[in-house]
Amino acid sequence: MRELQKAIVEEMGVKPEIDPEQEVTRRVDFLADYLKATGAKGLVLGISGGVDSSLAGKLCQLAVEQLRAEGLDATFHAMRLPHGIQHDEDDAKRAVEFIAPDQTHTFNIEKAVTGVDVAFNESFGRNLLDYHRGNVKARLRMIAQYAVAGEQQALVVGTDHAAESTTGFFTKYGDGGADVLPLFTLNKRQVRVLLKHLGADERLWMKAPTADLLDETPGQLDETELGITYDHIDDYLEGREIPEAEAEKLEKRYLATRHKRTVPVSIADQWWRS
Ligand SMILES: Nc1ncnc2c1ncn2[C@@H]1O[C@H](COP(=O)(O)OP(=O)(O)OC[C@H]2O[C@@H]([n+]3cccc(C(=O)O)c3)[C@H](O)[C@@H]2O)[C@@H](O)[C@H]1O
Ligand SMILES: Nc1ncnc2c1ncn2[C@@H]1O[C@H](COP(=O)(O)OP(=O)(O)OP(=O)(O)O)[C@@H](O)[C@H]1O
Ligand SMILES: [Mg+2]
Repeated sequence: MRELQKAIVEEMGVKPEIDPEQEVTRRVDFLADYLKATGAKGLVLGISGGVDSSLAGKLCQLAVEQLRAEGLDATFHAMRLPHGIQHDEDDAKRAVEFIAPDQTHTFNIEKAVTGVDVAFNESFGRNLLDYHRGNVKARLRMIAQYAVAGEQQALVVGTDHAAESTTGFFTKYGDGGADVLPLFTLNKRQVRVLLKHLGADERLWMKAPTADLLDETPGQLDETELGITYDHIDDYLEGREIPEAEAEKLEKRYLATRHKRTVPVSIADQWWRS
């Protein structure tokens, strides 16, 4: 293994082989135990119709059901957070049907995104670039989830996993802003394996990942923007050899996004100097 690869695999905690049942159990137990320890009354998560939130949502629902079976008060709040009309609306509905959450709330973030864009225009005399408006969408989804979590005394669940974390492929304080991360240590193919294991429709566990943040290119595939395939990222995280050029691209992204995987840099920190 490459020297940096060893350090990344260790930091991300990815196992080259997993037992799906065991992985589901320990993640559901983690959510349930954490809820018990904090005294929070439930979990909140945006359901997009993508692979990650379909799995995380199911784990949330199983965790609150487990707590209720013990006589505790716990509710899962699934949130549909479309920007206008979601082009893959069918998949979002399919995911909600699969998860069967206690409650589903729909918040359309379009007006809030437009509000930010209007204020930006008043200040800068032009609209936000599509790419930056995309990050505003991700951050407004975070705000919507925290608004509900505050009202319901619940915690916000994030879907960050090893493949996204390594590449920094998330919006800082957007989808990266959450209280608990039940998918951490899984790579992308392992997320799919767990989702399939839990009985999701093939359309959900096979779905091609998209951040879907751009108005100009709706449904743009993550792999198009990343310039690296998830298969290569997953192989790398399982300790396998991947083509040199791909490993270099991945490591460059890992190093450039270090600031996203930590609390804000303070005057006492030194890690950023290396
Ligand atoms: N060295 C440094 N130390 C401390 N802070 C630093 C920094 N460099 C930038 N920053 C800060 O970070 C900001 C840039 O980070 P950020 O705002 O996240 O922006 P950025 O990384 O440019 O964009 C987010 C990326 O994640 C992708 N994404 C987002 C959301 C969901 C998904 C998905 O897979 O579904 C993917 C999205 O497509 C895009 O490629 C800068 O504006 C600056 O404020
Ligand atoms: N349209 C949406 N509705 C509700 N939540 C969303 C939406 N888009 C993004 N999110 C939230 O942001 C998270 C990050 O998006 P991301 O695309 O990484 O995950 P995903 O859509 O669940 O899976 P995939 O990566 O396979 O597309 C989602 O898991 C979800 O919680
Ligand atoms: Mg997605």
